[in-house]
Amino acid sequence: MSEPAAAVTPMMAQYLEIKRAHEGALLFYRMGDFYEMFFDDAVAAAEALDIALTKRGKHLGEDIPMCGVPVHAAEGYLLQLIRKGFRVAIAEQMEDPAEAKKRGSKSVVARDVVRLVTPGTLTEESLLDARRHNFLAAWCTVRDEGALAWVDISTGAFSVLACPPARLSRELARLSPREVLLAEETERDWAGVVSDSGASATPLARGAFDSEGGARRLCALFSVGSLDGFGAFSRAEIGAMAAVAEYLDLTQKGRMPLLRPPVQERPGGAMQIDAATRRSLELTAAMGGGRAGSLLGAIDRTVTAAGARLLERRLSAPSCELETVLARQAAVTHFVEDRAAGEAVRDRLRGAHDIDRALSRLALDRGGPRDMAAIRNTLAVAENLAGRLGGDLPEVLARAAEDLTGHDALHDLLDAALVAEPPLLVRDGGFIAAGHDVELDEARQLRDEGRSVIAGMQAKYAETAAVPGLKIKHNNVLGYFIETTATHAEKMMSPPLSETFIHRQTTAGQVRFTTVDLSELETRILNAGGRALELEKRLYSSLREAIIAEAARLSALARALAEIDLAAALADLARGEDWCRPHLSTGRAFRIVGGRHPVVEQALRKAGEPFIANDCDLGDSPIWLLTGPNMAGKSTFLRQNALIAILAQAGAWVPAAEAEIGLVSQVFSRVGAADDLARGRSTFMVEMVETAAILNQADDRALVILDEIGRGTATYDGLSIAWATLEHLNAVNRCRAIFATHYHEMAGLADRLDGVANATVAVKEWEGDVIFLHEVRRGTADRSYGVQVARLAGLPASVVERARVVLDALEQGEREGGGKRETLVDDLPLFSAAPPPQPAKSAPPEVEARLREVHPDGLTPREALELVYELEGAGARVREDPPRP
Ligand SMILES: Nc1ncnc2c1ncn2[C@@H]1O[C@H](COP(=O)(O)OP(=O)(O)OP(=O)(O)O)[C@@H](O)[C@H]1O
Repeated sequence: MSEPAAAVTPMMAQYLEIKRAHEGALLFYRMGDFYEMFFDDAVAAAEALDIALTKRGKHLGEDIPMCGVPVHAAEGYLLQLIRKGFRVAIAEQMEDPAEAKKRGSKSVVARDVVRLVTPGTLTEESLLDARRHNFLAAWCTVRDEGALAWVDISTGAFSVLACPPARLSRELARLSPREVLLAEETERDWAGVVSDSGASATPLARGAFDSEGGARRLCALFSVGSLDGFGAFSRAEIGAMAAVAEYLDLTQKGRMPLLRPPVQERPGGAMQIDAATRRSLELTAAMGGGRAGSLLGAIDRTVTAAGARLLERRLSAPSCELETVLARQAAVTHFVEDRAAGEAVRDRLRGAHDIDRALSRLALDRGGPRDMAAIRNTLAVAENLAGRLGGDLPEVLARAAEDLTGHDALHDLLDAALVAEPPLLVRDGGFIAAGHDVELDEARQLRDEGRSVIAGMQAKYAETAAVPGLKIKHNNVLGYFIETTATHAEKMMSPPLSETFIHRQTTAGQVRFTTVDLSELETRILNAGGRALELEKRLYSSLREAIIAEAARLSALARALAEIDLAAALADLARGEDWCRPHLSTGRAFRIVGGRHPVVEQALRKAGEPFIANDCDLGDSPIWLLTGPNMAGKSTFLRQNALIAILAQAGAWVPAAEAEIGLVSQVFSRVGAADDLARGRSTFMVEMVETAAILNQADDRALVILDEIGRGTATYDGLSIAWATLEHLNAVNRCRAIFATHYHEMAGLADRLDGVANATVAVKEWEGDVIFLHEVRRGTADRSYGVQVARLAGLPASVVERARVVLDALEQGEREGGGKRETLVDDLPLFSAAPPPQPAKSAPPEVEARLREVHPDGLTPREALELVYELEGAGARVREDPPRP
């Protein structure tokens, strides 16, 4: 018989109430050692996690779907769910089930959501990528003004930037946040931009973005009377920061992470690089996704996670401020010149931990003894490092060195308090070192000595009872007990022994007893163990407080370590890869001697092949028009010059023999495009949208690289677009640019336009084959060698042969058809040429004979039609059975 439809158990009622308050999230409902999910949550989670879906009871007459994950393995499941775009509310038991029982047998254990886990608010080591930031951002608009605030709660870094709406997508591409908060009413306007950046969009009530209430909330958060000390913020900036604070409060359920005071980024302080350019240059992620194969992957030699995150930040946002870049460069140069110092520093840094993240976990009370040990060990590393860093240091390193020292008190405290390798969790105990706390030592002694006291007691009782085989044992049901074989039962249970030994249990072959002394000792042992753990927890809390009190200085220390690591890592790279220190200026120079592409060079090295270094000088002619055969290395050359500019302004040395670069404000790269089918754009459309962005935005400090603009459409259209684009770059944008094309006809532009020079990638022809020299020279290419490349690619020999014949004919046609370069737009090779010669064909002999007999003037229309049919029939017979050549 099924339950009445209206029966809702008290537990289900509680579940449904909690669930109602957290609609958008999966609810992990704690039941003993499991987090259970019910109803639709269970169905979704079972599918996402590939775990069994079961049933538990009925609700409104229907089975309740259920699935669960064990608490001890919950982190792994959480990670999978977050990666798949879920948000998870964690409801814990807020009291001991025994407490609930006291209220009556039907009462339900109190439960509440203690945390909302979302992509942007992760802190657990296992849920985060150590070498990447995990940003939560908020986008706020007030009339036409916009602002973006972002925080990494795993490190506490908090920033804000005034950002016109048109720049939002570029900034999101730079930061690649995991989650972006949007005001509910404007969500529809921005959700597309947010999801394009790969982040998930989270709507928040408009009130969360309110600047007045927000300012108050932020003042309270940072314990200041006014935000002026952090900067002069616009309403949009305050709104964005306030939304971040509100959301943290909401998801962390009032437990605020340690946020550093907000840093206001200056618009224009960083090189602007849009999403398409980042993708095409593979700055921090390769085309296929992932770090491997990207510039970041190829140059990251940092030895700490924080150093790696700093490198990613610098590469994502190279500076446009000469002073800043030069200061960072000087730090790298210091270690290039003093190799021993660089190596010593790197050696020491290998022992440092990720104290930013440890600190943040401790602040949220999600940390453990190991996080404390990480801080202790890192303080020791810092002290040691400071000793090695002495001497005359460039400014960036000198400032960092100052932050390394002065942590003696905290270090000594942690060093004395913690064992060398503490356990992960507080509840396991055993992390406070012996000798740190007298009370704890006593409790532990009692707990541990219990065992030897028991051994003494056993000997004493064996003697008293005259039973040599008497043992004191322990199990979970009886606790400590005395055991003899059943043969001694009678003696033990009769006076005088029965006055001391109290019978507890008889089993098949044994009898078990206790004594007053044994029970007392047991209580003391148990109490001592519990007390030791209690004392450890109390000591843990006070250590945690001591650490939090030092949070600001520890954050500064973490930043200093990352800065030193990055400088030493870039120096190691510069030396190891033979890079040079670029000369930077505020001018418009761009002179690279012997430039290389770091990623391609590494790949070729693995294959045992050399990379050919190439020069580029955009000084006199800011635009280079690069022609050259397929596969010659045009794209590589284009990209390498953009990468060199980015590396230089990130403060690094660069892969070249010499480099002189006037600061670049924006880098644009359009190299190859893919369909964007999701948004209904064809390859050509994507290419044109990206080209439009460049032509509309590039200023005279921009560096633009364009590869084969216009190839996605008919030749005339493509050439015309490429032509007009180049003219626009030269006349209107007036930027520095390298423009690669297969339209050799465009080479004539260099003669007509000031500021445009021709360059080509050289090849050698040898016995009909093409040999790639990968050398960029001034001048133009005469042909594309596409057919030769096609042969190398393995096109069937017959196709290659045929293509060669067609090409010869086309080229001959072009030569005969005029060959005047000036009129090239009217005279393109593919279409002005004569059609490819067909093998001479004559009509079949029967047809010819029949035609000779015909007198056209004497035919009636009907006869003429019949003749056409007749001739057609003869032709068809011949086509079906062609004569052999
Ligand atoms: N400077 C170089 N030294 C050595 N090898 C190089 C160099 N530049 C490119 N290569 C090699 O040539 C290959 C093709 O380079 P790239 O893709 O840059 O050619 P491309 O001219 O742009 O070709 P396409 O016009 O077909 O797109 C690279 O994968 C690399 O292996």
